[in-house]
Amino acid sequence: MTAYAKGLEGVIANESALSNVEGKEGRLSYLGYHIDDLVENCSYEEIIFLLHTGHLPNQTELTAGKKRLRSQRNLPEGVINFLKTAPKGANPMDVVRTAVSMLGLYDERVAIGDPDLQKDAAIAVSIVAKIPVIVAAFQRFRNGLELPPIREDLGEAAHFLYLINGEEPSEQATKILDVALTLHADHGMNASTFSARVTIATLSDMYSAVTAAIGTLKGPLHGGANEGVIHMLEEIGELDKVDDYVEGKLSRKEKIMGIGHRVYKVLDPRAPHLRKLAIELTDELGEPKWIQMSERIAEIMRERKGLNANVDFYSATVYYSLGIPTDLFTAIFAIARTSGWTAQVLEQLRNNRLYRPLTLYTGPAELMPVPPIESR
Ligand SMILES: CC(=O)SCCNC(=O)CCNC(=O)[C@H](O)C(C)(C)COP(=O)(O)OP(=O)(O)OC[C@H]1O[C@@H](n2cnc3c(N)ncnc32)[C@H](O)[C@@H]1OP(=O)(O)O
Ligand SMILES: O=C([O-])CC(=O)C(=O)O
Repeated sequence: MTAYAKGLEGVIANESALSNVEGKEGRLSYLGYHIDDLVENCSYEEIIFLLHTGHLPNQTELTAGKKRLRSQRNLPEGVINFLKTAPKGANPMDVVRTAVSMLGLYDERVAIGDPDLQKDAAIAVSIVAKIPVIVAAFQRFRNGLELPPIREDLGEAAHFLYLINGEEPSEQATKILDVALTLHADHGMNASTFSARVTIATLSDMYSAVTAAIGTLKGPLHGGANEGVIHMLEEIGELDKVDDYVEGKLSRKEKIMGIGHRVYKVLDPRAPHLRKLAIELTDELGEPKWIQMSERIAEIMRERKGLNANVDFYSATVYYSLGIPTDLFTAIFAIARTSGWTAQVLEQLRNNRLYRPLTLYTGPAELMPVPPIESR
């Protein structure tokens, strides 16, 4: 049998200058800047600018970039109506996927065919600005609440927390969410980004590409794992039950959520940032149980399988400690990754070629005559 790369493992599918995922070293950088340095010195709004334009903004550019972004937060009436009438029990990722797709219906700039990079860059900013509002609006409406008035004086993290809670967040909560958004912004040819690039490479449109990416991120082997982590911790319940739980999962060959990575063979470089925040927050809340259970799970998985925590492992406890409902975790991942998806779509359009790999055919070797229906 011809060899092939199952799951495209190790296959280089395209070129990108946006993020560098160094699996052996456990290092991640955006446009040549180490994420540790970016987390220390930049806001998420600077990261959006960096990904969309290729350089870090100076003060004038940042002011203009923020203004552009914040002026795009209002949703079309049709999308608001959808969010008000969507089933209250719907998965927020399904709601966000549908709402982003709907945004395309209300944007007259969308045209399939030759790319217009200036137009697509403007659409990219618009989707990045609107997606947090979509998530927050659904959260408010499903709880029978109004969406607070959209504001332009708050940054991305603060504005999202203000919308879901109906009051301005603390500086600490804002900073923590800002760091989380920065860490999730882009990550090489991960599955959802690949979906976005495959979609735009047919010269479809930005909304279709982001819609495809959201559907891909939703799965528990990708962004959906952050919600799976909390469900797992709740199911385990107590620190002294961790060992039996993990051993049981391993013996049944089931996956532990938030552990393992296709590219990182050492610790995911985003995990230590989120781990530190999770420790601080759970300490403050007087609920160290969550992080203690997580630490023990990570230890067992390192020892038993040589596998490490990924970005979803500790982000779950961070969001949980911020009081964010568990079923919004993956949607928050989508909010952050939209900056990366849209930047990757623009990059794909600048040097486009259709993705069209081959399949290893495993059906009948010989052609067969089609039998009449009564003898099948
Ligand atoms: C933002 C992100 O997308 S980060 C990833 C989020 N996803 C998760 O946390 C879900 C749990 N993790 C996983 O399912 C995997 O580690 C993935 C999907 C992330 C990477 O998968 P792949 O590179 O395809 O590895 P694959 O699933 O083939 O696993 C290889 C081996 O490691 C084991 N393994 C990998 N991850 C785990 C895990 N989390 N728990 C238990 N075993 C695991 C597999 O069972 C397999 O073992 P075997 O060789 O004995 O059969
Ligand atoms: O790169 C991947 O395969 C998954 C991941 O960590 C991400 O998308 O952030």
